[in-house]
Amino acid sequence: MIKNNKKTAKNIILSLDNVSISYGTFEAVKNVFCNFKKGNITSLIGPSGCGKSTVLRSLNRMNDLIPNCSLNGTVLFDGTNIYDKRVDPVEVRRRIGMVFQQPNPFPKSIYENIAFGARINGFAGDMNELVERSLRKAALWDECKDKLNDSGYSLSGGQQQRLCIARTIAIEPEIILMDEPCSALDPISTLKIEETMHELKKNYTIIIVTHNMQQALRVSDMTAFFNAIEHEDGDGGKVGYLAEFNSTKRIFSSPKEKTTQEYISGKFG
Ligand SMILES: Nc1ncnc2c1ncn2[C@@H]1O[C@H](COP(=O)(O)OP(=O)(O)OP(=O)(O)O)[C@@H](O)[C@H]1O
Repeated sequence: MIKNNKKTAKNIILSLDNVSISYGTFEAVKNVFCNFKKGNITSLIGPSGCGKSTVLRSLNRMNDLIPNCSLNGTVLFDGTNIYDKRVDPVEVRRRIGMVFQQPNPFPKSIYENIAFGARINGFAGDMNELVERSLRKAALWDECKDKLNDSGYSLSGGQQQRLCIARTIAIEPEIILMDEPCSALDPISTLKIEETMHELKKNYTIIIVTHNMQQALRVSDMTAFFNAIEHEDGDGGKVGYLAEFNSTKRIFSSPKEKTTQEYISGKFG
C-alpha cells in the first residue's frame, strides 16, 4: 500500500477524521472524528439506524460495494488515507478483515474455508500449519481437528462463526472488524466468541458493532456511543453522529452525555 505518511499518534492504528457518509443524497452519518488504538477492542454502540454498521464498513472500504454510498473526510490507516485513489481496496480489505452478523462459511470443507482465501492471497507456506494455527487462534481446533474434510456447514452456528474468524485470521490482517458477530448465536456460543476475542486481542486490533451492552462491557477497552438527530432540512430522516467516545469503564460508569446514560440504562434504542 502507498504511504503518504500523515502524522498520527504512535499507538493509533486507524482514525476517522471528519468522516461523513451518504447513500445517494441521504446523509447517514456526519462529522465523525475517532481514533482507534492498536491492540484495543473498541465497541460501537447506539440505537438502531445511527450508522454503526455504515461507519464500520467505511473502515475497510466495504461501503465501496454499495452503489451510491459516498464518503467525505479521511480514514487514516497506518499513515495512509485508505480512500486515496492510489490505494487498492482489495489490499485494504486484506489488512483489515471483517466478520459479519450471519456466519457465512464458503460451501467448502472446513480445511478449504481457510486454505482458499490464503491461497488466493498468495500464501506459499505450509498450508496444513496455517490451517491448524488459524483454527487454534479461533479456538476451534480441538472441536474440528478430526473432521477437517467435512463441510463448513456441518458445524453449529457458533462454530461456523469461529470458522469465519479463523478464515479472516488466516489472511493475517492487522485489524478485525466485527458487525454484530454474536447476534445470531446462543449465549454459550456468544461467550465462546468473546473468549476468542480476548485471545485475539494479543495480536490484533478489534472493532465491533454490538447491540448487547453487557457484551460491550465484557469485551471492550473503548466504547463509541453513536446517536442520531433529525436531518436539518426536515425530511424526516435522521443522521448519525458520534455522541461520546471514551474508555468502556467511563462510558458505563460515568458518561459525560445524558443521552449515553439514557441509552446504556435502556431508556431508548
Ligand atoms: N445500503 C443502504 N442504502 C441506503 N441507505 C442505507 C443503506 N444502509 C444503511 N442505510 C441507512 O443509513 C442509516 C444508518 O444505517 P446503519 O445500518 O449503518 O445503522 P446501524 O446503527 O448499524 O443500525 P442497526 O443497529 O439497526 O444495524 C439508516 O438510516 C439506514 O437506513
